[in-house]
Amino acid sequence: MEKLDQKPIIELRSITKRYGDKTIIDNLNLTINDGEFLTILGPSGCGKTTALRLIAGFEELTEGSIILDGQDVSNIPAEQRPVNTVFQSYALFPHMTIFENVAFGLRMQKVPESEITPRVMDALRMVRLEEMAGRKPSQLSGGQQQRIAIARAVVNKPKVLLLDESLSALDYKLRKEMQNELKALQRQLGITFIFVTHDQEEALTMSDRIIVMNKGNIEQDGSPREIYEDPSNLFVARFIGEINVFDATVIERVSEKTVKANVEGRICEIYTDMAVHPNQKLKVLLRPEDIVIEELDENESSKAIIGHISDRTYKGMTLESNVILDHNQMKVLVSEFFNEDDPHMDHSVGQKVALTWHEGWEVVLNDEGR
Ligand SMILES: Nc1ncnc2c1ncn2[C@@H]1O[C@H](COP(=O)(O)OP(=O)(O)OP(=O)(O)O)[C@@H](O)[C@H]1O
Repeated sequence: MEKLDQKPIIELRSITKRYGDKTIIDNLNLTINDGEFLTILGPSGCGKTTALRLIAGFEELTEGSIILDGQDVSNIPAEQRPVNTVFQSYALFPHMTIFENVAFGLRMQKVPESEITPRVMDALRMVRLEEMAGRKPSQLSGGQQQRIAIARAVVNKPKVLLLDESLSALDYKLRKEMQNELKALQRQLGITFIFVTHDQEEALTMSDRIIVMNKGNIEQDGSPREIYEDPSNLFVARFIGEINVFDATVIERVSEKTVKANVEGRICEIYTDMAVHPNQKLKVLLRPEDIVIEELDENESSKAIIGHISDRTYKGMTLESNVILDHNQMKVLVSEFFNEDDPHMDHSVGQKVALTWHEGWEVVLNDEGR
């Protein structure tokens, strides 16, 4: 949903970071709005952490500038920037109580003693751990320690909170819980959160907006839904969840929005406004859950894409089937909501099937995957 007030809090203006002759971030431009939960998502080594460290001021820019709340902070040291970072390792001081850990930053800033207690207790209340104030970090669980690290980072009211793989050390269940808590906390505080992760599911769950990075460049900038349903290229499509990539050949344009094409042997209309010409090669992308599967008798013919089930997996809510296409042995993944009442759902291995999809649910890219 578009927010009414879109005030930029951070502007990365043509930033470049090089180590020696190795370019890590390449002329990157990005505006982050006040109050946004923005996730930088990308594979290991793509430059996410470097981007975050540049914003925090732990690394120096090679070129470009960083504007924070209207001020050029490119040459301002980390401790003077109105941002805080929560790392994957919580780095709490083991010998100090939880209260003292959270109070530490305020004491360093010489905040008057009378203000410290209410502010620390407020921050602890926010992460629902006020009753733990007197304990030492070792007496807390991993998830509780991570919440303390967050309380410590928000206690001095930064304009921006940077979170670097902050949930990666937690086990699956706790991680899920913390994802919800973190998002709720961000709403409550109204602070801009910039979250770095390589976990696409985490990014989709938590963010208002996702930046997908690859090799120091932005591949796509959009809402979780746009990134998932309308990936702008093959890299993003493959990085975010499972997707089937079908080869297609243009027959002719039918209307402004539709093109008649041969998709893996199926003559059908696909939705694209791309400029195309007959015989042009395209790629048609479909998520496993967007494919419709229908069982056929072995001697039955069909205008759909034809294949045979090679295996299937029961996933609780869904049934996942692999289909090997008859004409080129390509493996296609199909996911259906499980329906106990449908005798034709639990496809047996070797079953002949026809594959189609809901009109318009496909993503069409050119032959280069763009
Ligand atoms: N101080 C440094 N000197 C030289 N190269 C570096 C330095 N810091 C990072 N790099 C390189 O920069 C690239 C990007 O690193 P970065 O940590 O930003 O990636 P990332 O996307 O956060 O990956 P990960 O998820 O694995 O942390 C990597 O190839 C890394 O080796």
